[in-house]
Amino acid sequence: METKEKIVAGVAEASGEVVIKIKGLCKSFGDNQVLKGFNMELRKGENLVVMGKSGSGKSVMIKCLVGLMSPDSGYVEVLGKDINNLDQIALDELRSDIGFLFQGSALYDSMTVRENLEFPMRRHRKKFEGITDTLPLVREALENVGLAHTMDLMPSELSGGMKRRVALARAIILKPKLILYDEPTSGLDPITSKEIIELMRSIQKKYGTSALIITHDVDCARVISERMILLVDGTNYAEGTYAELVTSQDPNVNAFFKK
Ligand SMILES: Nc1ncnc2c1ncn2[C@@H]1O[C@H](COP(=O)(O)OP(=O)(O)OP(=O)(O)O)[C@@H](O)[C@H]1O
Repeated sequence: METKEKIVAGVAEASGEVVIKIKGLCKSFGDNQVLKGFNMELRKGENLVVMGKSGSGKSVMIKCLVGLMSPDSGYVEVLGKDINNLDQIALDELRSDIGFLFQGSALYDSMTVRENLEFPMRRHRKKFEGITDTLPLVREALENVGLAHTMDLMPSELSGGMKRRVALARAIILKPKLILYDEPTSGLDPITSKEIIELMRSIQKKYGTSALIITHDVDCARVISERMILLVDGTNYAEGTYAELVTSQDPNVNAFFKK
């Protein structure tokens, strides 16, 4: 018997342009049905947090979102484009409007901070056509995260928190319309996590970017999210604001908020 409670508790109808639309997303690996009809909508300027326990399919969902994995069925639209009907060139162009912040920062160890930031600019040359001097853009991105003085340092000379900030600067150098954050605070101490969350907020304010944030960090979700989706058993188990979900009587929802 279906016992799951769907909570779509009084979420204020977000208005404006839809930046991500996922409908009925299904993905299996052999007998392992990971996503079983997942739905999601992210609106312009919104911060949406998706929480799900380890192995629940968050990374699979992100991979389907950026065309790194094909769904078995379902519709995925990003910035108005149907992902499953794009050729490689169109997909690359779309990705130039998306910033990524991966778990663990993922900086290139053999490159300086500046070279790390220039890397996505080289990859998406078309977006930067006519720009011969990359320095002002690198400086601006680093200033946004308070690290302009680290431009010529190597990643090994940075602390974990600094690396995460540089990774954030690299995510915003493309002036993306959308940022995908995968566990942005993982492995950081509480104070550094707070700094990263504050930077995420200030970037959203400054550039009006929309953000999809995958996190286990309840404090991060509380501070950053306008809306949350709890992914359980391959589908949207619960959806609402932090305040709505944290006071839910559903034990499966409560489990997410226990520290
Ligand atoms: N390429 C693949 N081939 C086979 N199985 C896969 C593949 N990618 C993911 N899976 C399976 O899909 C399930 C969901 O994995 P996924 O990485 O999306 O979880 P997650 O929610 O991101 O977990 P975590 O929070 O630990 O990062 C897991 O059971 C995983 O083994």
